[in-house]
Amino acid sequence: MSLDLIVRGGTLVTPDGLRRADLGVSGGQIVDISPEIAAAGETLDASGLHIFPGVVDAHVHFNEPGRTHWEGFETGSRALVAGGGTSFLDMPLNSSPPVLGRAEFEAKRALGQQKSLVDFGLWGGLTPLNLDRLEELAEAGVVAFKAFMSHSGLEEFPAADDLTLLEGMRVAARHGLVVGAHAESDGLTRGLAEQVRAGGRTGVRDYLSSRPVVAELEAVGRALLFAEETGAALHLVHLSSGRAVALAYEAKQRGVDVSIETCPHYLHFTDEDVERVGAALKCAPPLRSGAVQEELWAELLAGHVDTVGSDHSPAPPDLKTSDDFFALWGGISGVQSTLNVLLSDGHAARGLPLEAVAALSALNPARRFGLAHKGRLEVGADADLALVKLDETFTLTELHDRWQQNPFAGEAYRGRVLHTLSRGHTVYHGGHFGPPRRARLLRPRS
Ligand SMILES: NC(=O)NC(NC(N)=O)C(=O)[O-]
Ligand SMILES: [Zn+2]
Ligand SMILES: [Zn+2]
Repeated sequence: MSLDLIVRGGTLVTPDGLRRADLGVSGGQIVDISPEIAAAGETLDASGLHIFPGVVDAHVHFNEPGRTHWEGFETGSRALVAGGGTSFLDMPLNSSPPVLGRAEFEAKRALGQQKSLVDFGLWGGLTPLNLDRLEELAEAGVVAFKAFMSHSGLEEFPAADDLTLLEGMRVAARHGLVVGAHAESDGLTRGLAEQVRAGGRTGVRDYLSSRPVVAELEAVGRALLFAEETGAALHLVHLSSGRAVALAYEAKQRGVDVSIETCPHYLHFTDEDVERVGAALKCAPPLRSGAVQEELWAELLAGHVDTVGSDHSPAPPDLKTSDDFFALWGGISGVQSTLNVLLSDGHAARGLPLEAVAALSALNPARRFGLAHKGRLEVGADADLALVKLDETFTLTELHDRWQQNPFAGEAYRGRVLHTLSRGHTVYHGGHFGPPRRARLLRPRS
Protein backbone atom coordinates (compact mmCIF):
# COMPACT_ATOMS: atom_id res chain seq x y z
CA MET A 1 0.00 0.00 0.00
CA SER A 2 1.18 3.52 -0.67
CA LEU A 3 0.12 6.60 1.26
CA ASP A 4 0.21 10.26 0.22
CA LEU A 5 2.14 11.21 3.33
CA ILE A 6 3.55 9.65 6.47
CA VAL A 7 4.34 11.91 9.39
CA ARG A 8 6.93 9.93 11.30
CA GLY A 9 8.13 9.82 14.87
CA GLY A 10 6.13 12.66 16.41
CA THR A 11 4.26 12.73 19.72
CA LEU A 12 0.54 12.96 19.03
CA VAL A 13 -1.54 15.07 21.40
CA THR A 14 -4.92 13.37 21.65
CA PRO A 15 -7.68 13.87 24.21
CA ASP A 16 -6.77 10.49 25.72
CA GLY A 17 -3.15 11.35 26.19
CA LEU A 18 0.18 11.66 24.45
CA ARG A 19 1.22 8.95 22.08
CA ARG A 20 4.38 8.36 20.06
CA ALA A 21 3.16 7.20 16.65
CA ASP A 22 3.39 7.56 12.90
CA LEU A 23 0.47 9.11 11.15
CA GLY A 24 -0.56 8.03 7.64
CA VAL A 25 -2.44 10.37 5.31
CA SER A 26 -4.38 9.52 2.19
CA GLY A 27 -6.84 11.71 0.28
CA GLY A 28 -6.38 14.45 2.89
CA GLN A 29 -7.51 12.24 5.76
CA ILE A 30 -5.76 10.41 8.55
CA VAL A 31 -6.00 6.75 7.56
CA ASP A 32 -3.53 5.13 9.93
CA ILE A 33 -2.09 5.81 13.36
CA SER A 34 0.44 3.14 14.37
CA PRO A 35 3.76 2.90 16.21
CA GLU A 36 5.47 2.30 12.88
CA ILE A 37 3.79 2.54 9.50
CA ALA A 38 5.42 0.20 7.00
CA ALA A 39 3.76 1.60 3.85
CA ALA A 40 5.68 3.68 1.32
CA GLY A 41 4.98 7.34 0.72
CA GLU A 42 6.37 10.83 1.11
CA THR A 43 7.74 11.23 4.61
CA LEU A 44 7.71 14.14 7.00
CA ASP A 45 10.09 13.73 9.91
CA ALA A 46 8.40 14.85 13.12
CA SER A 47 10.84 13.36 15.61
CA GLY A 48 11.28 15.66 18.57
CA LEU A 49 8.03 17.44 17.74
CA HIS A 50 4.55 17.38 19.22
CA ILE A 51 1.69 17.04 16.78
CA PHE A 52 -1.45 18.92 17.78
CA PRO A 53 -4.74 18.89 15.94
CA GLY A 54 -4.72 22.17 13.99
CA VAL A 55 -6.37 25.03 15.86
CA VAL A 56 -10.07 25.46 15.09
CA ASP A 57 -10.57 29.17 15.72
CA ALA A 58 -14.31 29.60 16.14
CA HIS A 59 -14.14 33.38 16.49
CA VAL A 60 -12.47 35.60 13.88
CA HIS A 61 -13.44 38.78 12.07
CA PHE A 62 -11.79 38.62 8.64
CA ASN A 63 -14.16 41.33 7.40
CA GLU A 64 -14.38 40.36 3.75
CA PRO A 65 -16.10 41.58 1.62
CA GLY A 66 -16.31 45.28 2.25
CA ARG A 67 -13.66 45.80 4.89
CA THR A 68 -10.82 43.79 3.37
CA HIS A 69 -8.51 46.69 4.10
CA TRP A 70 -9.07 45.88 7.80
CA GLU A 71 -8.35 42.17 7.34
CA GLY A 72 -9.13 39.61 4.65
CA PHE A 73 -9.24 35.87 4.03
CA GLU A 74 -5.75 35.83 2.58
CA THR A 75 -3.84 37.67 5.28
CA GLY A 76 -6.09 36.43 8.06
CA SER A 77 -5.67 32.79 7.10
CA ARG A 78 -1.91 33.25 6.72
CA ALA A 79 -1.62 34.51 10.26
CA LEU A 80 -3.86 31.67 11.44
CA VAL A 81 -1.76 28.92 9.86
CA ALA A 82 1.48 30.51 11.09
CA GLY A 83 0.07 29.96 14.56
CA GLY A 84 -0.91 26.34 13.89
CA GLY A 85 -4.50 27.01 12.86
CA THR A 86 -6.25 24.92 10.24
CA SER A 87 -9.84 26.11 10.26
CA PHE A 88 -11.80 29.14 11.34
CA LEU A 89 -15.36 30.29 11.77
CA ASP A 90 -15.82 33.84 10.53
CA MET A 91 -18.15 36.26 12.30
CA PRO A 92 -20.99 37.90 10.34
CA LEU A 93 -19.50 41.34 10.98
CA ASN A 94 -17.40 43.44 10.19
CA SER A 95 -17.80 42.38 6.59
CA SER A 96 -19.92 44.83 4.67
CA PRO A 97 -22.66 43.97 4.18
CA PRO A 98 -22.80 41.84 7.29
CA VAL A 99 -24.11 38.28 6.87
CA LEU A 100 -27.82 38.77 7.57
CA GLY A 101 -29.22 36.70 4.70
CA ARG A 102 -28.41 34.15 2.03
CA ALA A 103 -27.02 36.60 -0.55
CA GLU A 104 -24.43 37.97 1.87
CA PHE A 105 -23.57 34.44 2.93
CA GLU A 106 -22.97 33.34 -0.66
CA ALA A 107 -20.84 36.38 -1.50
CA LYS A 108 -18.61 35.77 1.50
CA ARG A 109 -18.42 32.03 0.88
CA ALA A 110 -17.19 32.54 -2.69
CA LEU A 111 -14.42 34.91 -1.61
CA GLY A 112 -13.32 32.66 1.23
CA GLN A 113 -13.11 29.63 -1.03
CA GLN A 114 -10.93 31.57 -3.46
CA LYS A 115 -8.59 33.13 -0.94
CA SER A 116 -8.42 31.20 2.29
CA LEU A 117 -5.55 28.79 2.87
CA VAL A 118 -7.75 26.55 5.03
CA ASP A 119 -11.32 25.34 5.44
CA PHE A 120 -13.78 27.64 7.15
CA GLY A 121 -17.36 28.09 8.24
CA LEU A 122 -19.50 31.21 8.44
CA TRP A 123 -21.55 32.63 11.27
CA GLY A 124 -24.82 34.39 10.46
CA GLY A 125 -26.11 37.44 12.31
CA LEU A 126 -29.02 37.51 14.74
CA THR A 127 -30.22 41.12 14.84
CA PRO A 128 -33.58 42.94 14.90
CA LEU A 129 -33.09 43.52 11.14
CA ASN A 130 -33.11 39.88 10.05
CA LEU A 131 -35.26 37.77 12.36
CA ASP A 132 -37.24 36.79 9.26
CA ARG A 133 -34.09 35.61 7.47
CA LEU A 134 -32.72 33.24 10.10
CA GLU A 135 -34.36 30.29 8.35
CA GLU A 136 -32.69 31.16 5.08
CA LEU A 137 -29.33 31.51 6.82
CA ALA A 138 -29.80 28.09 8.40
CA GLU A 139 -30.56 26.61 4.99
CA ALA A 140 -27.58 28.37 3.42
CA GLY A 141 -25.31 26.62 5.95
CA VAL A 142 -24.29 29.00 8.73
CA VAL A 143 -22.48 27.25 11.58
CA ALA A 144 -24.26 29.38 14.21
CA PHE A 145 -25.98 32.71 14.84
CA LYS A 146 -24.24 35.64 16.50
CA ALA A 147 -26.01 38.25 18.61
CA PHE A 148 -24.66 41.32 20.37
CA MET A 149 -26.30 42.23 23.66
CA SER A 150 -24.55 45.63 23.58
CA HIS A 151 -23.57 47.96 20.73
CA SER A 152 -21.44 46.13 18.14
CA GLY A 153 -19.58 49.25 17.02
CA LEU A 154 -21.38 49.17 13.66
CA GLU A 155 -24.83 50.65 12.92
CA GLU A 156 -25.47 47.98 10.28
CA PHE A 157 -25.30 45.25 12.92
CA PRO A 158 -27.60 46.40 15.72
CA ALA A 159 -27.69 44.74 19.10
CA ALA A 160 -30.38 42.13 19.73
CA ASP A 161 -32.97 43.48 22.16
CA ASP A 162 -34.43 40.95 24.60
CA LEU A 163 -37.34 39.94 22.37
CA THR A 164 -35.09 39.51 19.33
CA LEU A 165 -32.72 37.32 21.32
CA LEU A 166 -35.52 35.22 22.78
CA GLU A 167 -37.24 34.71 19.42
CA GLY A 168 -33.95 34.15 17.60
CA MET A 169 -33.08 31.44 20.09
CA ARG A 170 -36.39 29.71 19.36
CA VAL A 171 -35.56 29.61 15.64
CA ALA A 172 -32.01 28.42 16.35
CA ALA A 173 -33.30 25.68 18.64
CA ARG A 174 -35.63 24.43 15.89
CA HIS A 175 -32.65 24.14 13.55
CA GLY A 176 -30.29 22.70 16.14
CA LEU A 177 -27.96 25.66 15.67
CA VAL A 178 -25.88 27.39 18.33
CA VAL A 179 -26.48 31.04 19.29
CA GLY A 180 -23.30 32.93 20.17
CA ALA A 181 -23.76 35.93 22.42
CA HIS A 182 -21.53 38.92 23.04
CA ALA A 183 -22.67 39.28 26.63
CA GLU A 184 -22.37 42.77 28.04
CA SER A 185 -25.33 44.76 29.33
CA ASP A 186 -26.21 47.56 26.93
CA GLY A 187 -27.94 49.54 29.66
CA LEU A 188 -24.95 49.45 31.99
CA THR A 189 -22.18 49.97 29.41
CA ARG A 190 -24.06 52.75 27.62
CA GLY A 191 -25.06 54.52 30.84
CA LEU A 192 -21.60 54.33 32.37
CA ALA A 193 -19.95 55.52 29.16
CA GLU A 194 -22.32 58.51 29.05
CA GLN A 195 -21.54 59.35 32.68
CA VAL A 196 -17.78 59.41 32.31
CA ARG A 197 -17.84 61.11 28.94
CA ALA A 198 -20.20 63.80 30.23
CA GLY A 199 -17.49 64.54 32.77
CA GLY A 200 -15.00 64.97 29.90
CA ARG A 201 -13.13 61.82 30.79
CA THR A 202 -12.00 59.78 27.77
CA GLY A 203 -8.86 57.98 28.93
CA VAL A 204 -7.98 54.30 29.14
CA ARG A 205 -9.15 53.96 32.76
CA ASP A 206 -12.42 55.72 31.95
CA TYR A 207 -13.12 53.25 29.17
CA LEU A 208 -12.24 50.28 31.35
CA SER A 209 -14.50 51.54 34.14
CA SER A 210 -17.42 51.89 31.71
CA ARG A 211 -17.46 48.13 31.05
CA PRO A 212 -17.20 46.49 34.48
CA VAL A 213 -17.49 42.79 35.24
CA VAL A 214 -21.04 43.33 36.54
CA ALA A 215 -22.11 44.32 33.00
CA GLU A 216 -20.83 40.97 31.76
CA LEU A 217 -22.48 39.06 34.60
CA GLU A 218 -25.85 40.69 34.02
CA ALA A 219 -25.89 39.83 30.32
CA VAL A 220 -24.56 36.31 30.87
CA GLY A 221 -27.35 35.70 33.39
CA ARG A 222 -30.00 36.89 30.94
CA ALA A 223 -28.61 34.89 28.02
CA LEU A 224 -28.57 31.77 30.21
CA LEU A 225 -32.17 32.38 31.23
CA PHE A 226 -33.27 32.70 27.60
CA ALA A 227 -31.33 29.58 26.60
CA GLU A 228 -32.93 27.62 29.41
CA GLU A 229 -36.36 28.92 28.46
CA THR A 230 -36.03 28.15 24.74
CA GLY A 231 -33.83 25.06 24.85
CA ALA A 232 -31.37 26.77 22.51
CA ALA A 233 -27.67 25.93 22.54
CA LEU A 234 -25.85 29.02 23.81
CA HIS A 235 -22.18 29.80 23.21
CA LEU A 236 -20.90 32.63 25.38
CA VAL A 237 -18.12 34.26 23.42
CA HIS A 238 -15.11 36.00 24.91
CA LEU A 239 -15.90 35.71 28.61
CA SER A 240 -13.42 37.93 30.39
CA SER A 241 -13.90 37.10 34.05
CA GLY A 242 -13.79 34.02 36.24
CA ARG A 243 -17.12 34.99 37.78
CA ALA A 244 -18.85 34.96 34.39
CA VAL A 245 -17.40 31.53 33.64
CA ALA A 246 -18.52 30.27 37.05
CA LEU A 247 -22.05 31.60 36.51
CA ALA A 248 -22.31 29.88 33.14
CA TYR A 249 -20.74 26.67 34.40
CA GLU A 250 -23.26 26.53 37.23
CA ALA A 251 -26.08 26.72 34.67
CA LYS A 252 -24.41 24.02 32.60
CA GLN A 253 -24.37 21.74 35.64
CA ARG A 254 -28.11 22.31 35.89
CA GLY A 255 -28.57 21.13 32.32
CA VAL A 256 -28.54 24.38 30.34
CA ASP A 257 -26.96 23.77 26.93
CA VAL A 258 -24.15 26.31 27.17
CA SER A 259 -20.53 26.43 26.06
CA ILE A 260 -17.96 28.92 27.25
CA GLU A 261 -15.27 30.70 25.24
CA THR A 262 -12.48 32.88 26.43
CA CYS A 263 -9.67 34.49 24.41
CA PRO A 264 -5.87 34.54 24.50
CA HIS A 265 -5.82 38.25 25.36
CA TYR A 266 -7.79 37.78 28.59
CA LEU A 267 -5.37 35.04 29.56
CA HIS A 268 -2.21 36.93 28.69
CA PHE A 269 -2.78 40.66 29.27
CA THR A 270 -4.26 42.81 32.04
CA ASP A 271 -5.65 46.33 32.45
CA GLU A 272 -2.12 47.54 33.21
CA ASP A 273 -1.02 46.34 29.79
CA VAL A 274 -3.83 48.38 28.21
CA GLU A 275 -2.43 51.48 29.92
CA ARG A 276 1.06 50.62 28.69
CA VAL A 277 0.21 49.50 25.13
CA GLY A 278 -2.93 51.50 24.33
CA ALA A 279 -5.11 51.04 21.25
CA ALA A 280 -3.83 47.59 20.22
CA LEU A 281 -5.28 46.23 23.45
CA LYS A 282 -8.67 47.92 23.29
CA CYS A 283 -11.50 45.40 23.20
CA ALA A 284 -14.91 44.69 24.65
CA PRO A 285 -15.33 43.30 27.21
CA PRO A 286 -12.08 44.95 28.24
CA LEU A 287 -9.00 43.44 29.78
CA ARG A 288 -9.27 42.95 33.53
CA SER A 289 -7.09 43.26 36.62
CA GLY A 290 -4.46 40.64 37.41
CA ALA A 291 -6.70 39.29 40.18
CA VAL A 292 -9.67 38.79 37.83
CA GLN A 293 -7.33 37.21 35.30
CA GLU A 294 -6.17 34.67 37.88
CA GLU A 295 -9.82 33.83 38.64
CA LEU A 296 -10.32 33.23 34.92
CA TRP A 297 -7.27 30.97 34.83
CA ALA A 298 -8.57 29.07 37.86
CA GLU A 299 -11.85 28.39 36.05
CA LEU A 300 -10.00 27.31 32.92
CA LEU A 301 -7.66 25.01 34.87
CA ALA A 302 -10.71 23.50 36.59
CA GLY A 303 -12.03 22.51 33.16
CA HIS A 304 -14.93 24.98 33.14
CA VAL A 305 -13.95 26.73 29.89
CA ASP A 306 -14.79 24.91 26.65
CA THR A 307 -13.03 26.84 23.92
CA VAL A 308 -10.39 29.48 23.34
CA GLY A 309 -11.05 31.62 20.27
CA SER A 310 -8.92 34.54 19.18
CA ASP A 311 -11.67 37.12 18.47
CA HIS A 312 -9.16 38.47 15.95
CA SER A 313 -10.61 41.84 14.96
CA PRO A 314 -8.10 44.28 13.52
CA ALA A 315 -8.67 47.68 11.95
CA PRO A 316 -6.46 50.08 10.01
CA PRO A 317 -4.14 52.38 12.00
CA ASP A 318 -6.30 55.48 11.53
CA LEU A 319 -9.14 53.77 13.42
CA LYS A 320 -6.69 52.83 16.12
CA THR A 321 -5.43 56.39 16.60
CA SER A 322 -7.22 58.91 18.80
CA ASP A 323 -6.82 60.79 22.08
CA ASP A 324 -10.30 59.60 22.95
CA PHE A 325 -10.02 55.96 24.00
CA PHE A 326 -13.77 55.47 23.50
CA ALA A 327 -13.47 56.50 19.84
CA LEU A 328 -10.89 53.85 18.92
CA TRP A 329 -11.93 50.67 17.15
CA GLY A 330 -12.28 47.86 19.66
CA GLY A 331 -10.69 44.59 18.63
CA ILE A 332 -7.43 42.73 19.14
CA SER A 333 -5.24 41.02 16.55
CA GLY A 334 -4.46 37.65 18.00
CA VAL A 335 -5.25 35.01 15.40
CA GLN A 336 -1.62 33.90 15.29
CA SER A 337 -1.20 33.51 19.04
CA THR A 338 -3.75 31.08 20.49
CA LEU A 339 -1.43 28.08 20.78
CA ASN A 340 1.47 30.21 21.95
CA VAL A 341 -0.56 31.61 24.84
CA LEU A 342 -2.02 28.24 25.82
CA LEU A 343 1.40 26.59 25.70
CA SER A 344 3.31 29.37 27.48
CA ASP A 345 0.90 30.88 29.98
CA GLY A 346 -1.08 27.65 30.28
CA HIS A 347 1.14 24.61 29.92
CA ALA A 348 4.57 25.97 30.85
CA ALA A 349 3.52 28.47 33.52
CA ARG A 350 0.47 26.84 35.10
CA GLY A 351 0.70 23.14 34.28
CA LEU A 352 -2.26 23.02 31.89
CA PRO A 353 -2.02 19.53 30.35
CA LEU A 354 -1.28 19.37 26.63
CA GLU A 355 -4.45 17.33 26.15
CA ALA A 356 -6.41 20.27 27.52
CA VAL A 357 -4.61 22.64 25.15
CA ALA A 358 -5.74 20.45 22.25
CA ALA A 359 -9.29 20.24 23.58
CA LEU A 360 -9.68 23.99 24.13
CA SER A 361 -8.14 24.99 20.81
CA ALA A 362 -9.41 22.25 18.49
CA LEU A 363 -11.58 19.38 19.70
CA ASN A 364 -14.15 21.33 21.70
CA PRO A 365 -14.84 24.05 19.11
CA ALA A 366 -15.07 21.40 16.37
CA ARG A 367 -17.57 19.41 18.45
CA ARG A 368 -19.64 22.38 19.50
CA PHE A 369 -20.10 23.57 15.91
CA GLY A 370 -20.59 20.10 14.46
CA LEU A 371 -17.37 19.88 12.43
CA ALA A 372 -17.11 16.11 12.45
CA HIS A 373 -13.78 15.89 10.59
CA LYS A 374 -11.91 18.63 12.36
CA GLY A 375 -10.13 19.06 15.65
CA ARG A 376 -8.96 15.52 16.37
CA LEU A 377 -6.10 13.21 15.57
CA GLU A 378 -7.92 10.04 14.74
CA VAL A 379 -8.46 7.77 11.77
CA GLY A 380 -11.13 9.26 9.51
CA ALA A 381 -10.47 12.87 10.52
CA ASP A 382 -8.96 15.45 8.16
CA ALA A 383 -5.17 15.58 8.35
CA ASP A 384 -5.15 19.09 9.86
CA LEU A 385 -1.98 19.21 11.93
CA ALA A 386 0.23 21.64 13.81
CA LEU A 387 3.82 20.47 14.42
CA VAL A 388 5.25 22.19 17.46
CA LYS A 389 8.70 22.31 19.01
CA LEU A 390 7.55 22.42 22.58
CA ASP A 391 10.80 23.19 24.38
CA GLU A 392 11.77 26.11 22.16
CA THR A 393 11.47 29.62 23.57
CA PHE A 394 11.21 32.33 20.97
CA THR A 395 10.22 35.96 20.56
CA LEU A 396 7.29 36.56 18.24
CA THR A 397 8.46 38.93 15.54
CA GLU A 398 7.11 37.60 12.25
CA LEU A 399 3.47 38.58 12.01
CA HIS A 400 1.28 37.80 9.07
CA ASP A 401 -2.01 39.59 9.67
CA ARG A 402 -2.69 42.66 7.60
CA TRP A 403 -1.72 45.46 9.97
CA GLN A 404 0.59 43.75 12.36
CA GLN A 405 -0.48 46.15 15.10
CA ASN A 406 -0.34 43.17 17.28
CA PRO A 407 0.00 43.28 21.06
CA PHE A 408 1.41 39.74 21.17
CA ALA A 409 4.44 40.80 19.11
CA GLY A 410 7.77 41.19 20.81
CA GLU A 411 6.81 38.86 23.64
CA ALA A 412 8.59 35.60 24.43
CA TYR A 413 6.67 32.34 24.16
CA ARG A 414 7.45 28.73 24.75
CA GLY A 415 6.48 26.25 22.03
CA ARG A 416 7.03 27.21 18.43
CA VAL A 417 4.83 26.16 15.52
CA LEU A 418 7.15 24.90 12.78
CA HIS A 419 4.79 23.32 10.31
CA THR A 420 1.05 23.37 9.64
CA LEU A 421 -0.82 20.98 7.36
CA SER A 422 -4.35 21.31 6.06
CA ARG A 423 -5.87 18.07 4.75
CA GLY A 424 -2.34 16.72 4.42
CA HIS A 425 -0.94 19.68 2.46
CA THR A 426 1.66 22.04 3.85
CA VAL A 427 0.11 25.46 4.36
CA TYR A 428 2.88 26.81 6.58
CA HIS A 429 6.48 25.81 7.08
CA GLY A 430 9.23 27.90 8.64
CA GLY A 431 7.93 31.30 7.52
CA HIS A 432 6.65 30.16 4.13
CA PHE A 433 3.12 29.48 2.96
CA GLY A 434 1.62 26.87 0.70
CA PRO A 435 -0.50 27.91 -2.28
CA PRO A 436 -4.23 28.43 -1.66
CA ARG A 437 -6.13 25.37 -2.81
CA ARG A 438 -9.87 25.52 -2.93
CA ALA A 439 -10.87 25.80 0.72
CA ARG A 440 -13.92 23.85 1.84
CA LEU A 441 -16.93 25.45 3.39
CA LEU A 442 -17.65 23.83 6.74
CA ARG A 443 -21.32 23.38 7.50
CA PRO A 444 -22.64 22.07 10.78
CA ARG A 445 -22.77 18.28 10.90
CA SER A 446 -20.42 18.07 7.92
N1 LIG B 1 -17.25 44.23 15.75
C1 LIG B 1 -16.25 43.52 16.32
O1 LIG B 1 -15.34 43.07 15.69
N2 LIG B 1 -16.35 43.32 17.65
C2 LIG B 1 -15.45 42.55 18.41
N3 LIG B 1 -14.70 43.46 19.21
C3 LIG B 1 -14.19 43.34 20.45
N4 LIG B 1 -14.27 42.20 21.09
O2 LIG B 1 -13.65 44.31 20.99
C4 LIG B 1 -16.30 41.63 19.27
O3 LIG B 1 -16.17 40.42 19.20
O4 LIG B 1 -17.13 42.16 20.03
ZN1 LIG C 1 -17.99 40.48 20.86
ZN1 LIG D 1 -15.69 39.08 17.99
